[in-house]
Amino acid sequence: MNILEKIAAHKKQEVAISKEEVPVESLELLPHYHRKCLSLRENLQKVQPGIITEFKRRSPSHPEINLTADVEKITAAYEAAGASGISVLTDEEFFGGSLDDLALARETVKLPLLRKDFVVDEYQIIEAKAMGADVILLIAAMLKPSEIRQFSALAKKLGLEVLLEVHNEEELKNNLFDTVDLIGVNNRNLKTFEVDLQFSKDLAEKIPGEYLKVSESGISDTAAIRELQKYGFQGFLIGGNFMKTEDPGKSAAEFIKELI
Ligand SMILES: O=P(O)(O)OC[C@@H](O)[C@@H](O)c1c[nH]c2ccccc12
Repeated sequence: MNILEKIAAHKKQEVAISKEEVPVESLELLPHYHRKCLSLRENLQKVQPGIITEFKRRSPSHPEINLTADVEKITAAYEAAGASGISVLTDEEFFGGSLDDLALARETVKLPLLRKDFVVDEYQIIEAKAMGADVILLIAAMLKPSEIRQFSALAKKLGLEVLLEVHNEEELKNNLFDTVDLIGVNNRNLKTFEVDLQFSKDLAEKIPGEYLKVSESGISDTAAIRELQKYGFQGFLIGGNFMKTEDPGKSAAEFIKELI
């Protein structure tokens, strides 16, 4: 089993337990479930380049990024730094995140929030809305096109935006549904952890113009952004480069100041 298969198997077990503990009917009673979502897409179009800062404590490839990071402090600083949106890891087992982190981020900032997790079931999309997210991630490497179609349609129905994550041309071509808003090219191969910005450059011209292009992972300097902008990327998802420093908010502020 590769890491993605391991994560998917674990996620299915987790979701089965969550459904028992907090049924959909209970999620639908939570106040955020009825809130109007913010648009990450619009925010990324307003400020160029648009930076999506990520709150991430650890990952399978980097087990100790920032284990004691405080979500309120860092998301508040990300907002002040001029981020266009914030990605919050909610996977506990492999990334050390939680839904509580997402809920706390929601109480702290007014920016669009991406629930960063591994969606394998419609339940998680309803949960994302109920916990205050504005955007969900769908990872083409772990879902069938029929699932991407179904999950993205549900997200739209709930008013959420959909960021489709692809890593190669086949994943892209099979999933160009009109219920997808943003397409993210992950520069990290989630099966091997290899990172190369060339993945973004190679796929850029194959992404139809109606989708906002996001480049994800492995971005560590502003020169990379300048380069990727030439290929039409408008959004840049950056986690480790900020989170690994002592003051992620300050690092993000300096980075964004250099760009705008
Ligand atoms: O920390 P980085 O290299 O800047 O990467 C951020 C983000 O792109 C990465 O965390 C990510 C991209 N796609 C994912 C899917 C699941 C979990 C995490 C991710």
